[in-house]
Amino acid sequence: MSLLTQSVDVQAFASTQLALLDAELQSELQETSGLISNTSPTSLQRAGLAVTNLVVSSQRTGFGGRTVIELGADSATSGSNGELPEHGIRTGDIVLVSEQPAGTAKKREIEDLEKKGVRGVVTKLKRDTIAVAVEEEREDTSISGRVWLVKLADDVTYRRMNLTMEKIHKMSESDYSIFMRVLFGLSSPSPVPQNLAADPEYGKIDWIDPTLNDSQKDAIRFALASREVALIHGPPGTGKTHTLIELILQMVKRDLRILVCGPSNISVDNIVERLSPHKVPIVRLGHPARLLPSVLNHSLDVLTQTSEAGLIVKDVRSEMDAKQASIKKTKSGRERKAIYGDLKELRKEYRERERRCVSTLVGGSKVVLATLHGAGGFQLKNEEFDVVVIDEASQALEAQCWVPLLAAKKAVCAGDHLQLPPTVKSTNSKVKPKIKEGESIIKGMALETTLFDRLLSLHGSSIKRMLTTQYRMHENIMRFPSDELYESKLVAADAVKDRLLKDLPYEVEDTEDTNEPVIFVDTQGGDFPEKNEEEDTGRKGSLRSLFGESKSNEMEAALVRQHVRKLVDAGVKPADIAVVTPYNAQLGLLAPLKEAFPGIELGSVDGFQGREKEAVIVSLVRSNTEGEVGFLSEKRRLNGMLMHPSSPAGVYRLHGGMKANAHLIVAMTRPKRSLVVVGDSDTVKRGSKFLSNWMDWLENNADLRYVDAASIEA
Ligand SMILES: Nc1ncnc2c1ncn2[C@@H]1O[C@H](COP(=O)(O)OP(=O)(O)OP(=O)(O)O)[C@@H](O)[C@H]1O
Repeated sequence: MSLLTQSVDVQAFASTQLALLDAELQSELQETSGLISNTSPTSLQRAGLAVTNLVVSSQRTGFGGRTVIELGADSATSGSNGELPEHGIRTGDIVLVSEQPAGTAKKREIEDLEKKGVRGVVTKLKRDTIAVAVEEEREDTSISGRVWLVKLADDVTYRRMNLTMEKIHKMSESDYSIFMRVLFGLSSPSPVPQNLAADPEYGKIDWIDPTLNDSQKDAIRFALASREVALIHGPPGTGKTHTLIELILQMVKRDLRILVCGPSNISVDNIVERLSPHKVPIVRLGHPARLLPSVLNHSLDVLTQTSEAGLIVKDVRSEMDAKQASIKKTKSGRERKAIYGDLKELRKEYRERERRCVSTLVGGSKVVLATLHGAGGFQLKNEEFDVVVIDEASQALEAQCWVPLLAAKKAVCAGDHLQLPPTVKSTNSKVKPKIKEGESIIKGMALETTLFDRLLSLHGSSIKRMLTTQYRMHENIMRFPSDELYESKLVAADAVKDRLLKDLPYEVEDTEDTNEPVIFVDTQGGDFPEKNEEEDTGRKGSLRSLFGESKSNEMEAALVRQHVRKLVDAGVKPADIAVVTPYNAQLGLLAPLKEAFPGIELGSVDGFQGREKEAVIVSLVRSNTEGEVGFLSEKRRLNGMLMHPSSPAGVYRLHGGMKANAHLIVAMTRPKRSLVVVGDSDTVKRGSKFLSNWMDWLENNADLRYVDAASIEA
C-alpha cells in the first residue's frame, strides 16, 4: 500500500479521489450488469442475487411517504405453503423489481429491465413476502403479472462521496479550516500537554465508568485534549467501542455537540444501543429498514411520526394511503392521471411538514448518529458539530470519511489499521481511472488507503493512543498476534487470560480438547492433499465468474468435523463454535456441519470481523508438494472470494482489495477460549514470513497433534 507521508496538494487529492471513485463505481456497475445480463434468472436466484416468480400482493405508503410494494410467491409456481424460496436478499438492499424474463432467456440489458420495472430499497423480509420501498421518480409505474427482483449496485454512496470530493476540489486555500490543513499536512496538529494524567484540566475526570483501564482513560484524555485530530487504535477485544461511549458522554458533559459515524449501519447501531441507557438526547439518521429493531425508537424517521410535530405529518400520510388505494379501483386513464397529480401535491406537503419536524428533532439532539454517507443527507445540511467521531475508521474509504468531516472542526477516529481494509473492486478490474485534462494527480494514491493509515504516516504516532488491555482472548491465543503485530503491547485482562472451554458457565467436560487454548493439528506429510474446486465441479460458462476458482481439502474437512463432534460431545454448545476457512470450496465441504450441529457458525474469514466466539477452528486447506500457498500468502492486493452468508448452495461474490494476512489475523483473534488450527505446516510456512512465523510459533507453543490419515473417517 502506498501511503502519503508528506503534505498533500488538496486539489490534486480531490481530483485523484474522483478518478479512483469513478473507476470503482464503473467496476461495480460492470460486475452487476455483467451478471444480470449473462446469467439466467434461476442461476442468479441460486447465487443469492435475485428472487424469481413473484407477484405484487399489496401496495401502500410507507416511511417518508414512499410507496411500498409487497411481493409474494406466485401461487402458480410456489408450493402450498406460499413461502418464498431461500434467497440472499437482505433489508436495505437496492433492488430492481421487473417483469420476469423467460426462464431460459439469458441475454438482457439492465437498462431494458429498468424501463419495465422499478428500483427501490428492501424494507421488510418475511418468510412469504418481501417489501420494497419504491424510489420516488418511478412510483407511478404500475407493475403487474409475474415479476422478479434483482439486487443492484448501490450507487448512493458514490454520489455522496463524489459530491464531497467535488466540493473540496472547488475550495481555494483560503477556504481551508485549520482542521483541514492539519488533515492534509499543511499545518501540524496543536501540541497536547505531555502528561495528561497530571494535567489540571484532564487529570481529574469524573469517569462515568470508573472501571475503565489506564490505556482507555489515557486515550479519552488524549481525545479530549487534542484540538484537531486524535486516533484511537483498538486491537481486537480492547474495548474500542466501550472507550468511545465514555468519550462521547464526557464530551456531552462538556457541552459539545457530536456527530458519530461509522462505515456500516451495524457499526452505528452498536453505538446507539450502548449510548441509549445513558439518557442523552440522541437521534439516529438512516432508512429504518436498515436499522436494528432495538434502535428504532431513536430513529429520526420513527420520531418524525411519533413526536407531536409528527402527528400532523401522519394525517397527510393517511390521505395519501386513501389515494393509493383508489388507484386500483380506477379504470380510466384520465382519472388515474388526476390521482397521481393529487398524490404528487400531497407528497410535497408531506415532505415540507416532515422537513420542519426533522430540523426540530435534529437541532435538539446533542448526539447525532449516522453512517458516513448518511451524514451527507439533507437532514444535516446546516447543522454544526464540535466533534465528528468515526468508529471503525480503518474500514472506511477516506472519501467516505470526508462526507461528515468537511464541516468538522475536530475528528476522533477509532480503528485498527492491522485488520481488514475497506473492500475495493477496481484494483484488479480492467477499469482504469480516467484523469481529466489539466488535472494534477497524486501518483501512488490508492482508494483503499484509509484516512487512518494516511494520518498515521503523515503525523506519526503522536496523534494516536493505543488500547492495550484485551478482554477477549486467553493469554496464549493473544500471544502470537500481539508479538507479531502489536509490538507485544497487548495484555490479557485477568478475567479472560486463563479461561478455557472447560470453564464455560455451563457444564463442559474436562478433556484434552477443552483444556487447551491453542491446538495445532498439523497435517504435514502429504497425506491430505488439496483439490482444485473448479476442475472437480466442472462449472461452466458465466457461472464461473460467480463461483470462481477455489481450493478444498477433504481430509482437513474430516478433521474439522471430528473436532467439532468431540467438542459437542464434551458439552460445548454448537452456537459457541465457529469454523472458518479462506476457501469457499472448503466451506462447501463443511456445509453439512450446519445440519448436524444447528447453531454452529460457518464462514469465510472475512465475513465475521470483530465477532467473537468461544471456540474457533481454522482450516487452512493448502497442502501440496510445490509449496504453493497462493491466496493465503498474497501480499499484493487480490480478488478474494466472499461466500454469500445466506446462500444454501454456497455462493460466491467477488470481493477485492484484501490483504490475506489481514484475513488470518481476523480469524486468529476471534476466539475467546479455544483456537484450533488445522493445516499443513510444510506447505503453509513457505507462503510468507508472516505464515512461517505463525507456523513456527504454533509448533513451539500450541498443543501439537499429528494425524494418521488412516484413522480419519472421510
Ligand atoms: N475497562 C473494562 N473493564 C472490563 N471489561 C471491559 C472494559 N473495556 C471493555 N471491556 C469489555 O471488553 C469487551 C470488548 O469491548 P468492545 O465491544 O467495546 O470492544 P471493541 O474493541 O470495540 O471490540 P472489537 O474488537 O470487536 O472491535 C466487551 O465485553 C466489554 O464489556
